[in-house]
Amino acid sequence: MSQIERKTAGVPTLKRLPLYLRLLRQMQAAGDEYASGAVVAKELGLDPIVVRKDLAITGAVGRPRLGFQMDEIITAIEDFLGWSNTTDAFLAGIGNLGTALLGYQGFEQHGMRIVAVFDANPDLIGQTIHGKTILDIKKLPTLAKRMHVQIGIITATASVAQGIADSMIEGGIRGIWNFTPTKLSVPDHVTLQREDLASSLAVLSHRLLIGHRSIKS
Ligand SMILES: NC(=O)c1ccc[n+]([C@@H]2O[C@H](COP(=O)([O-])OP(=O)(O)OC[C@H]3O[C@@H](n4cnc5c(N)ncnc54)[C@H](O)[C@@H]3O)[C@@H](O)[C@H]2O)c1
Repeated sequence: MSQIERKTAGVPTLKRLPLYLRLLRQMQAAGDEYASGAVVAKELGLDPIVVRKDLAITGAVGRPRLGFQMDEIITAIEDFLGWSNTTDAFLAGIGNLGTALLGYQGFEQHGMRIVAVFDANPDLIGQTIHGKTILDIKKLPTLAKRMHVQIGIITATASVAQGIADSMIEGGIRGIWNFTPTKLSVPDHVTLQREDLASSLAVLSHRLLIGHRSIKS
């Protein structure tokens, strides 16, 4: 699908598409050549109408009675999400969380490769973690420009997050994945995604609480 034809999707759809992709890759590995929206919906416990609409937005066209040809639907989802071309990313702040993210092998499958890591701690700069030499954060803008990096991941101490975001933007980075609790301000052309495990935990805890109450009452 060309850039011009590409439709936009809502956040819930964008969050479901990776789930479909994971399932479809598993089905393909198990030897399935076709997949229908109904099967995907059943496997994931989702409404078939929702799944049909989500898959339609990728531009993939199913065949009557067979469903989607596996390669076609997988490629359509990857193209739609922009995962067919791996995007290079910089990571700033290589403490507990930064080290864990750097060690995660799965990002490349999802179209993102961490190509350099940065920190401000002189004891860390120059050390190697998961095969990457830790660079001085001061070098980030120049290197980002030189390497045309698009994504910046912030896993540093919360109080320095805005300064790091500013230097990423100075280096031409257009997408920031912010793991710190700091609310960042960025210009309109920069896309921000904030990640907060605490909010997911809040949903879980609240649901457990409601569950306990309804059992007791
Ligand atoms: N999103 C989530 O759910 C979630 C979960 C855990 C932690 N966090 C947040 O992630 C961040 C990191 O947490 P952590 O436990 O890894 O902390 P940490 O203290 O282990 O690591 C922070 C790292 O940032 C580095 N740093 C400090 N100033 C810097 C600068 N100017 N430039 C570059 N690096 C700098 C430190 O040297 C350190 O290596 C914190 O802001 C924390 O609140 C978020």
